[in-house]
Amino acid sequence: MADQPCSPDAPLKIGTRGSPLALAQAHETAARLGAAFDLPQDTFEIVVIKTTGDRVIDRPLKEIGGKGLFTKEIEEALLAGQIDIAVHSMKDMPTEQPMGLLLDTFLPREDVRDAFISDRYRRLSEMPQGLRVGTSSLRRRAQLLAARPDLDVVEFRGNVQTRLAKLRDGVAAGTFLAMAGLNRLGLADIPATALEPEDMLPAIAQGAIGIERRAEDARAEEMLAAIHDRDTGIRLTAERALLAGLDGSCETPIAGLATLDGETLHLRGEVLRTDGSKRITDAASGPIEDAAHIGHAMALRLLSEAGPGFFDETL
Ligand SMILES: NCc1[nH]cc(CCC(=O)O)c1CC(=O)O
Repeated sequence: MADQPCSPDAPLKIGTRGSPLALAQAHETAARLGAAFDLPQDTFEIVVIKTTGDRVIDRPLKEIGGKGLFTKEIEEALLAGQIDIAVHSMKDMPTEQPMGLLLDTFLPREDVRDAFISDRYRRLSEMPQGLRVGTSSLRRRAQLLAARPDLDVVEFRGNVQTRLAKLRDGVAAGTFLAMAGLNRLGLADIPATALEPEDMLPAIAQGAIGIERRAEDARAEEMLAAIHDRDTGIRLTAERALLAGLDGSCETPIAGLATLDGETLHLRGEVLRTDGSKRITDAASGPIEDAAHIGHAMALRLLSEAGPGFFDETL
């Protein structure tokens, strides 16, 4: 029998990382697919895959380096047919996928904002000089130092739970997390203050879940089409074109956010030196059909304003 979207004979295998946030995202995907096709949840099997980024936890991310640190093993399992679809945080995804894989399904986007987390201070501006703030994100480090060069930024790796534990242990007085992760984990009760994009422009694709599939898998294509969110797709097209044009990886501080107003797309972008000593921003608008062009054109403007050497290590 040919593959059919609702075929009950084989469960749809959903590949994911094993962190609580990744599992929540995989379960959300299964729930949306189940609702769209009126299928019971045992139609879906969640398969946990350990990635290099999960395995190497004792070194800063930028040292391990390379794109796809959290995705390579998952994409290999997808290509090998060990899983049927893969659920990803789009923020962690390289702009290009391996031959044979498509990443073009997006769930409705969560809160895009970053949150400042601290037991003692509600706002960054309340923090006394010299205090320690933990983050493993080069973007957040650079943005924080641009606003507060007096603060001491320390490396802070691990999943959401690990980082909250480090805060309780006094390793730092504050940290940042994505609101999307907190919301998806149901952690609304932790001491978080959401930062507006004007104050901290989020990472490209922050808050968006993407689902990857094999290009020739008709069952996956038909199932995923039913849960795709068009607006999120348009916004990510612009943001990821900006990222691709900047040749961005986890090693460069880049921020970007697209919003839609009817058929018009607004895009903001920002690049920073890693020590926060320089920040270049840009904004553009245009029809949603031009999403990719708007992002790419912004990348070229930012690059030419930055000039050679802008991203060279300054720490
Ligand atoms: N780099 C890790 C990562 N990837 C996605 C999220 C949060 C959820 C999201 O932005 O979709 C996080 C953790 C964080 O930044 O707090």
